[in-house]
Amino acid sequence: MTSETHTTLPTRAQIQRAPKVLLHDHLDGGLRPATVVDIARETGYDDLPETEPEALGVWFREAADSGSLERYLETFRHTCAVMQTRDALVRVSAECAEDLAADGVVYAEVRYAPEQHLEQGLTLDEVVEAVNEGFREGERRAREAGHRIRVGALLTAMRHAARALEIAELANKYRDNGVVGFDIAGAEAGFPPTRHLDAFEYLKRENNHFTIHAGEAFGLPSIWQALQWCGADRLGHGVRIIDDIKVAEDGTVELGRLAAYVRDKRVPLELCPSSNLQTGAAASYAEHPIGLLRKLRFRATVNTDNRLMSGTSMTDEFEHLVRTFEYTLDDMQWFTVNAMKSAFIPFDERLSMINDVVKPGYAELRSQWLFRQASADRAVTSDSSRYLG
Ligand SMILES: O=c1[nH]cnc2c1ncn2[C@@H]1O[C@H](CO)[C@@H](O)[C@H]1O
Ligand SMILES: [Zn+2]
Repeated sequence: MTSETHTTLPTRAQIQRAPKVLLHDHLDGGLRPATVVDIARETGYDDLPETEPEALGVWFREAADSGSLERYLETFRHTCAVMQTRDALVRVSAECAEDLAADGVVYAEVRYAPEQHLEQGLTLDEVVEAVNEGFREGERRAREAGHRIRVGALLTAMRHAARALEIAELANKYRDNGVVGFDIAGAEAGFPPTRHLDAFEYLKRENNHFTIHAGEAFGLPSIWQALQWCGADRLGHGVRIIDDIKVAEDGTVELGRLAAYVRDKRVPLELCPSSNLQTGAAASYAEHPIGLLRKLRFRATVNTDNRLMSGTSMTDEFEHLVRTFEYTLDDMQWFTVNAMKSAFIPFDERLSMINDVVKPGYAELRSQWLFRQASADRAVTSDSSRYLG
């Protein structure tokens, strides 16, 4: 019975209740469709492709499902358009924290590019302060609803633009006030991370943290630059590290120098399975490199990237992985501890999240599960399904 218990796959309800940690989620990629519609109406933005929330949600998913990162990114025009006022930014950020908390996320680092929210006169500082205010409000509302979440912001600079140093300075200015690190995002091909070396060197001199979108639409050279030229603490996606791993017919695995470095140095990979399927970085969940990377014990983490464009949540991402790779609660805990270890908040705070929140949460789920298993055994069920309802 014991081995059966340990191999039984978690149900959706368990996945949802399990404490989850999210390191890679875009604020402008996670709006509620109804909020996009509301703010567009309030602010007079009349360029939305659909004005009914459900249809708009479908539109985002389909438009983002293009197989190309560049076309995927075009959909952000509409979300950024409704995130240009203080009130809109506060609202979107508060709802983001609320939605993540309701999904069982206990710690999140949510990123956005301040430079994309200046069209109606806000300053960079005003943007950061509005988002911070929204996150605090969302944390408060989540607490009232019985959920516990902590949200930190990552400030993103757009890689095709030339404001990275300025945004890095902004991240440093707010490092003790809601902002936990820096990132660069946007189209990868043609915009190598070394274009923004000044920003990364500045942050390193300030002992600050940053992640870099690399190894998503473009392969190993981008990962190599992000790590060895720019000094990234984590890789946004990094999924193409798979190109440096050879699996022979007999199952023997050989890591190239870069893949070995990434694994040896425990470089966190912010993997985003559903997003990769949409941009063409992976063909199916079954073929997604996360399966092999987990087996090889890379520092892999599970993330949503853009909940609106992918119609996803942390629960959805884990559910896909559970069904595809037969991951158990132990696997989920492994990914979650990996993520918490890789967060940009101080070490003692990460440790206390792991010991006081993550591990007890999984222990509680396991004990409830054992209890249910024992009751089910007594009732002599004929249900052979491994997905216990
Ligand atoms: O997966 C991705 N790869 C690269 N850039 C992205 C991805 N998702 C979103 N953004 C870009 O990041 C900006 C700030 O949040 C978004 O506006 C979008 O252009
Ligand atoms: Zn991303």
